[in-house]
Amino acid sequence: MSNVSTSLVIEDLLKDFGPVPSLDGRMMRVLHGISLKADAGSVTTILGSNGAGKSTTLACAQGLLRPNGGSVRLLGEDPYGASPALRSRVGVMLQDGGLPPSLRPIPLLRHVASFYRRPADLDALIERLGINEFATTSIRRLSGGQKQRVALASALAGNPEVVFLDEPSAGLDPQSRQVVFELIGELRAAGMCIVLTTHLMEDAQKLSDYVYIIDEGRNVAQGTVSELTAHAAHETPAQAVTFTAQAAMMLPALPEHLTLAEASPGHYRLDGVRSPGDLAELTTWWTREGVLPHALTMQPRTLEDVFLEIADKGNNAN
Ligand SMILES: Nc1ncnc2c1ncn2[C@@H]1O[C@H](COP(=O)(O)OP(=O)(O)OP(=O)(O)O)[C@@H](O)[C@H]1O
Repeated sequence: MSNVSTSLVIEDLLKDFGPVPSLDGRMMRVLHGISLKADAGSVTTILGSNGAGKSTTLACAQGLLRPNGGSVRLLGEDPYGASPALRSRVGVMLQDGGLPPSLRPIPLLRHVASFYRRPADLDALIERLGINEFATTSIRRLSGGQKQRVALASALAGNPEVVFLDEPSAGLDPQSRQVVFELIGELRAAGMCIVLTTHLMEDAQKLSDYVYIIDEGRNVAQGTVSELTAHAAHETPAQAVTFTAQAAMMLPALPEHLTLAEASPGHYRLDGVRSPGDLAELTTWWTREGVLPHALTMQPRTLEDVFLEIADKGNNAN
């Protein structure tokens, strides 16, 4: 028996909305064949620009929307119109929270937990996410970050096997973000299947076991973070070099594929470095100007670089 079980399988998902008046009353296709998988004990992240189709994909995966084509299997079942038994194994954190505004957080969480057969240790979750600090405030009056924490606790209250998190770290202060990261790490280690979307590339890079990048309702890249950052361009990946030196130096003319800028006084960044010759362009300039940098770092490609390259290609193709 395999040790890894696949909790979610989406194949060739199609979704239309409409009828749309600007399309003469025709339907608008927003998902054009999305496919993805998510395993137990792992974090699977869906990245994409605004309107790429992330939330629609999640809504189909959760059974909230009926696909127009393709298939979704969540814990082995079609989630659309699924049994309460399936729903009790799945947790959902929506982008806008979807929480009842007049309730206070703790009664709400107790109510949510009461629907589940094996709820999470709610007191521990409340403590962990610092919800006691604002326990007497109604949801309506909570700050954005506080609402996020309640929404996350609500998604986890039923101790689900699969949890969908739509932008879980959006609006969180650095301390709460750290707590959420640690919690996600523990849930993954405990075998939960975590499917998330985020616009924060640094978070995606830290959290994800596997990443799907989608654009205009289509899969455009997928892999582990290291696979994506190493191979996305199918060529020697460009790197950046950062260095500190005296501020406000006159920048040299460089070959077109290199971009040099002073990001903040005395902190410079050269993008597009692909060969030792590119570094020589820099050192030639330093030699000419008599500059010896104080510090120099080669920056490996990040998920953000990959994402921006893909978005750029998409824009150029349009
Ligand atoms: N109920 C709906 N009716 C009509 N169009 C919709 C509906 N829901 C979403 N769309 C459209 O479908 C496309 C995909 O939207 P979706 O919310 O899935 O994108 P997203 O990747 O989650 O975006 P964001 O990052 O902005 O949250 C968008 O063009 C959006 O306008």
